Amino acid sequence: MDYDEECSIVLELSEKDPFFDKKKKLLQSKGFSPKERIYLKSCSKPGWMNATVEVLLQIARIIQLNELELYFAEDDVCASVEFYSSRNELEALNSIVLFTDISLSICSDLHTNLLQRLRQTILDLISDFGDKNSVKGTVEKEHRCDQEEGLIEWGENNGVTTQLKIAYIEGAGRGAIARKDLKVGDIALEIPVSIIISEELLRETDMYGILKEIDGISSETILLLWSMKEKYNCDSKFKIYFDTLPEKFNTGLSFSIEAITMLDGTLLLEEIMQARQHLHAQYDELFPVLSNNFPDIFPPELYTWEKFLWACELWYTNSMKIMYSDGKLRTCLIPIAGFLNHSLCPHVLHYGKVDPATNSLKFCLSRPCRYGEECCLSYGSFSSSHLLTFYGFLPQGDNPYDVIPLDIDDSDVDSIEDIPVSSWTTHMVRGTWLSKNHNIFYYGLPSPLLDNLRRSRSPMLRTKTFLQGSLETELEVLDNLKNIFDDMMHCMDEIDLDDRENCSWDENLAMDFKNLQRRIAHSVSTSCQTGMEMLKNELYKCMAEDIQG
Ligand SMILES: C[S@@+](CC[C@H](N)C(=O)[O-])C[C@H]1O[C@@H](n2cnc3c(N)ncnc32)[C@H](O)[C@@H]1O
Repeated sequence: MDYDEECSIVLELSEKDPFFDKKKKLLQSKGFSPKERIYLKSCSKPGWMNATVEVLLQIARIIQLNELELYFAEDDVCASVEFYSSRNELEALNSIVLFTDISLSICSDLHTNLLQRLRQTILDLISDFGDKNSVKGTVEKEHRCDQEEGLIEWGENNGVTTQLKIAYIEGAGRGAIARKDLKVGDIALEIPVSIIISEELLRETDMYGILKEIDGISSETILLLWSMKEKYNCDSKFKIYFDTLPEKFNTGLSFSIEAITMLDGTLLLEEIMQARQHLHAQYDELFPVLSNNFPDIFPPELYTWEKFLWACELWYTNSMKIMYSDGKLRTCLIPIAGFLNHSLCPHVLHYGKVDPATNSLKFCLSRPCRYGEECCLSYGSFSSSHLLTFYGFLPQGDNPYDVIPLDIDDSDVDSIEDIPVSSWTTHMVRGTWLSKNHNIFYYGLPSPLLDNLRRSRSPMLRTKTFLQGSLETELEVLDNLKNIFDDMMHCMDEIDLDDRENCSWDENLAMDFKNLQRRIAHSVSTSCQTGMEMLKNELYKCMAEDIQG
């Protein structure tokens, strides 16, 4: 963003952006260039501020898209995007706040008022967006959190500052709630590096000396093996932290055979089986050899498969990747921050970088969190299958990252001169209810997928036209897609919801996941069906015109 005498803001898509070409194309399809100057001239017309903000936001949204959001971003000029994802919307709005802050720090007094009004408008939008799009956790007041409060007290004695307290949240275990009203930019939690558990901490231990000699062993595995023993160390500096950890994690990795079987017909079944096999193979490589060779350092009773799986789940559910001041990315356990739950509309977007000035990790708010409200992070742009396998929950609300991948052979898509083949190499669908554009040629489905399927049938096809040949190709494409998703639904038999009370935690999760997958497949099939009906109508019109002509 630039700021000049006339009070304009320049939003520029960085050429270093890994998706520069695709984003540039999308910007151009909406009538913007990769470098756009927006004048903030106050004018007499009512609503000029809203109009200016809308333009800023449209550009900022595209700049902030991640790869998956970009795949689904609609390239139709006529389709008005409400927002791409909560993550994207909050990133876009916060990027504008950041730039107005920078502008305010350098601008002349003449423009201060204008910039402050712009800033306040964006802050109001952030607040409204959070209110409309977040699913608020319900605090279970009957649970006490004495042990957790003990950990916070320990933290505060060791330099932690926090505006959060711990409470039980319905359906999510413990979570962190605001002790007072917090606004954008406030630091909800600050953790000094000295209480973060990372590889650095165990360099001096005997265990580290032995493990680092093992060929190809990762820092994560070393930390995992250390935590298996440290959990039982009464003299551990982190005893109070280990004491607050759950005895059982309930992730997809500890699904029973019955629950795994219920996933039949979904890709998750294979994913969970593979992840478990991978962990088992890793365990078998290390044990019982290490316990036999170094029984004092790896006591066999502490290094069982069950305890290994517990530690894997601890690290999958609770670790964070943190960039230290030396530029190294380390996988860490962070006492207290580990109470923060995940949300699709998080309060804290960025927390992964140590502030070198304070040598601490700061959890700053990207949207307000009111007194008593649960304060959430984003663990990442994860699909529900990933969250279920590695974290053991399905997020509430529409997860824009829930996709069904499609195995499409690109080899028969010819590259014709001056018609570049789409640069997307993998294809997918998601619930078509997430799309705003269900018009002919779009059908709520992703354009890169449709383009690929069109090209494989009709390589010369250049535009979406109402010519008979083009419409026939469209019909074939939709018919083919519909068959794929009808077959998929057929393989995922419907689950009877009547007996849920008697189901175990993992069977319930498996059922929820399968129903979600069915819902996505059903929405694609229905959108294809609706699209085919639109196309048939157009084809009849074409034929009628031909006959008349
Ligand atoms: C980093 S811990 C967060 C604290 C955790 N709730 C506890 O009681 O220890 C991550 C775990 O919290 C739970 N969790 C996080 N976000 C959730 C959500 N949105 N819904 C349900 N459970 C969630 C899952 O069990 C996940 O593995």
